[in-house]
Amino acid sequence: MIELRGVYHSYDGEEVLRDINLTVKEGERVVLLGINGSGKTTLLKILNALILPQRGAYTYCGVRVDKSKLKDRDFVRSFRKEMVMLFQNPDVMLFNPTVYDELAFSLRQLGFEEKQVEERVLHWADRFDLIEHLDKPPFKLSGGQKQKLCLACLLVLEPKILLLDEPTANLDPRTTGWLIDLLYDLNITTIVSTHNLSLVPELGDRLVVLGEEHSIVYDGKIETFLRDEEKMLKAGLLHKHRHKHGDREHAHYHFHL
Ligand SMILES: Nc1ncnc2c1ncn2[C@@H]1O[C@H](COP(=O)(O)OP(=O)(O)OP(=O)(O)O)[C@@H](O)[C@H]1O
Repeated sequence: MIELRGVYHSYDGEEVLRDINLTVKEGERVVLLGINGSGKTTLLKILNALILPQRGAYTYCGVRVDKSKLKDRDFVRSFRKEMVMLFQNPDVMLFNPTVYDELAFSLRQLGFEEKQVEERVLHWADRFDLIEHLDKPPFKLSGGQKQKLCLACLLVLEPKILLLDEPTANLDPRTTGWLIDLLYDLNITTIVSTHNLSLVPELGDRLVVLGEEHSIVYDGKIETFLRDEEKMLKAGLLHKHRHKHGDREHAHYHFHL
């Protein structure tokens, strides 16, 4: 479904992705883990064709995604419907006068009939506890409600692939639990980025780790990685700290949330 081969990307001459090789099959639930600045968002943006890799190839369902393909209106239309991305900051995604219009926006853009728009909007608003907020302007929602609204705006399209960039960053523990359950119940391919090690086992089945050198340092089973201190250290996800217990000092590894 998704294939990256030898992908590199840099900003202002500074490499943020190096030799990325990644294949994702339909139905997989991938967690993308890496410390701040390791390149997770950039990788998701490449997958969502918001930026093109400077070197290497991106293939989606057998089609090479490049500059000329992104000028093909039919391809772009179906690609944007099939693959959607939830950004880290919900405010960049919300611009309509009401929550209802926000949910309806992309369906209207894609030419759905108003009756079908209403059906889908009400279905997802109900599933996301947004019914009572439908007439409000989105900026009046709380951070967590905005995040829910952004996600609902994507799911109204009934996409095949959902990319989520640090989706739990603004959520309290209860809403985080709600999101984990939702992702589990959704029967679609998901790629979720996080730097939160403790949430990794909840967010997917396969782990891809971007290391400090901006390349993939691990791709495989989640439990195997979480038992491998050396690999976690190499990815910058573990730190050694000294502690005092009375007069005695000792050191052990920690990970940070
Ligand atoms: N538009 C941009 N212009 C210049 N530099 C950028 C741009 N976007 C990201 N960067 C830089 O690229 C590097 C990787 O950023 P990216 O956002 O992909 O990492 P990340 O792993 O998602 O980080 P975080 O966990 O902090 O969100 C960082 O050093 C960042 O400052």
